Amino acid sequence: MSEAVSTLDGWWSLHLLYNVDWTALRLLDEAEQDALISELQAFLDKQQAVQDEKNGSYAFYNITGQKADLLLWLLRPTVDELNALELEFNKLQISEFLMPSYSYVSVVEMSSYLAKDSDEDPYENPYVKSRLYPDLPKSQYICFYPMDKKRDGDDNWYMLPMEERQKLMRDHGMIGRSYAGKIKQYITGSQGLDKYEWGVTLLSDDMLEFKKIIYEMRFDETSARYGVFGDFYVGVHIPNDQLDLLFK
Ligand code: VOV
Repeated sequence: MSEAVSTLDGWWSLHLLYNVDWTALRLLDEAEQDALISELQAFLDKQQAVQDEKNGSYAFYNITGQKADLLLWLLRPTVDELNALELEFNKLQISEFLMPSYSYVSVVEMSSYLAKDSDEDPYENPYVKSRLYPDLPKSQYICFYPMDKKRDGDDNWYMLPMEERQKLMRDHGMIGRSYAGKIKQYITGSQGLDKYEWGVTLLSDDMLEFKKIIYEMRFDETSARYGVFGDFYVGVHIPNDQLDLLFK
């Protein structure tokens, strides 16, 4: 049996994607629309306050294309908190006008493929902490997609010896590092939690960088041979105080 890599696990993660029922929303009068938008803004402002206190993080994006209109990404220390937060969102007035299009449950994850031997508790390391409990920036663009590592005949990631996977992850990391300063990547693990094995969420101020990195990685063995991908969702940031522009 190949050896499983150990992981460091951080905040729980929930990606919620919705389509908006624009026709029904338009039938509300101005005051009703304002009330609904104010309530949503208060909810998002509360998420910002939690993020400022470093007890979680969030992101809110307008998805481009018809697969969804909104992506709300929530991070919390426990799955119970995340679950309660989803219920709270479902009880907002805006939810009456939202049709779920996709959701993804996972945990922020760092694998130990490239970890150096050390006696230090990794959970106390400032760099590791910043990765596991991220303070999500308000980047202009998001790219989110779920993925698997292939288990198909000879192309079976899970049957590769540890040393081989380490080498492949090192090559993967080298490509990733060449996008430092352009893209922030967040890997969330979802084995046993959702259909795919990982969620990949990328943030950038240049949407084209998503295409560049994903294309470049396609030629790297980790993705070329072993990557299996779900749908890609890309979108534009919505500041909390600009919800009017979106909904009215
Ligand atoms: C800025 C881009 C960037 C950078 C720097 C980066 C680096 C790294 C490192 C160093 C490591 C290993 C240690 C860890 O932290 O886990 C990883 C891990 C991982 N990655 Fe990555 N990745 C990036 C970007 C990046 C992208 C664009 C993708 C999607 C692949 C593609 O073809 O679309 C991806 C996938 C993953 C996955 C699924 C894992 C977990 C695999 C596992 O088997 O455990 N990743 N990644």
